Amino acid sequence: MLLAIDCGNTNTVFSIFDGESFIATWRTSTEWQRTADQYYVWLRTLMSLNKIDVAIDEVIVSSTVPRVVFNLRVLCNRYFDCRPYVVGKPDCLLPVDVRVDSGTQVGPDRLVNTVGGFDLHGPDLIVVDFGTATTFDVVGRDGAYVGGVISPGVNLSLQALHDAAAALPLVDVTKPAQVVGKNTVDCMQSGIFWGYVGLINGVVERIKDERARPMKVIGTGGLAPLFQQGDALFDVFEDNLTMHGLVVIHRHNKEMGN
Ligand SMILES: Nc1ncnc2c1ncn2[C@@H]1O[C@H](COP(=O)(O)OP(=O)(O)O)[C@@H](O)[C@H]1O
Ligand SMILES: CC(C)(COP(=O)(O)O)[C@@H](O)C(=O)NCCC(=O)O
Ligand SMILES: [K+]
Repeated sequence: MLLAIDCGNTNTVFSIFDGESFIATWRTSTEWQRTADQYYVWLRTLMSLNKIDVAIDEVIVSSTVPRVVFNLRVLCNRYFDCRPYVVGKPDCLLPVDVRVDSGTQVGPDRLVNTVGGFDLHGPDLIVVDFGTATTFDVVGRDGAYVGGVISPGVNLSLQALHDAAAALPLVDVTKPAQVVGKNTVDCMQSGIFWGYVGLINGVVERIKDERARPMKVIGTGGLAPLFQQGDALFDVFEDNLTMHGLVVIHRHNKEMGN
């Protein structure tokens, strides 16, 4: 059975795929010091709590944090008796072209999102992912990855405001009742919420103008549904896009005999 691992700068998600659907998904914080033994104990515990008794014999990894890959490889070797496919490494094939400046290392999560998006929705897409960073990634007319946009993440912006200004508290992201706030928290929430709505609308419109063709916009990541309340920012929300992309890439490697 396949274990798909999506390691972001903040959180790492593990999902077990039975060939048709994901039968379990668990999330832990990303810490590069975590050892293979620690991952395994954590996974085994969750599997037995959820009465999931399957043998994992294949693993695919996307990691935006290069240092965690070593321990994930040890996990696969020691406990699952396999070599993982690691997206972005030369021995992991991608089903689409990547058209960027030579020497550029596109974040594997960004590539995986576009592969997942293309599989579900076809060409001409903009995928917006609300992770540690807020990323926009573009799928061209033939399904290729053709580039994107990287902006600071929502929580990162809130943290930066708090860190830099003595009188600004750390606040949660919510949709404020009004644009004009009458207290510090409301003012900050408005700035973040409507600021990001503006950012997303503005960047999406400019990408569409630049590419001069209709494009479908896909939102993904935990905060996407919240921002969808601002305006109709996305045509579709995909809860599980990175995991879906990992499954597609795994299937492609198997089909190519890799
Ligand atoms: N449903 C949610 N509600 C509020 N905050 C969220 C939610 N999902 C993720 N976040 C926050 O968004 C940020 C990015 O999360 P995540 O998508 O896990 O990032 P990454 O993939 O970069 O690790 C984190 O600060 C996380 O706490
Ligand atoms: C842009 C990112 C930081 C986003 O990471 P995330 O928010 O998923 O943790 C990551 O994809 C990354 O480190 N990219 C490398 C540079 C690039 O994509 O061009
Ligand atoms: K991510």
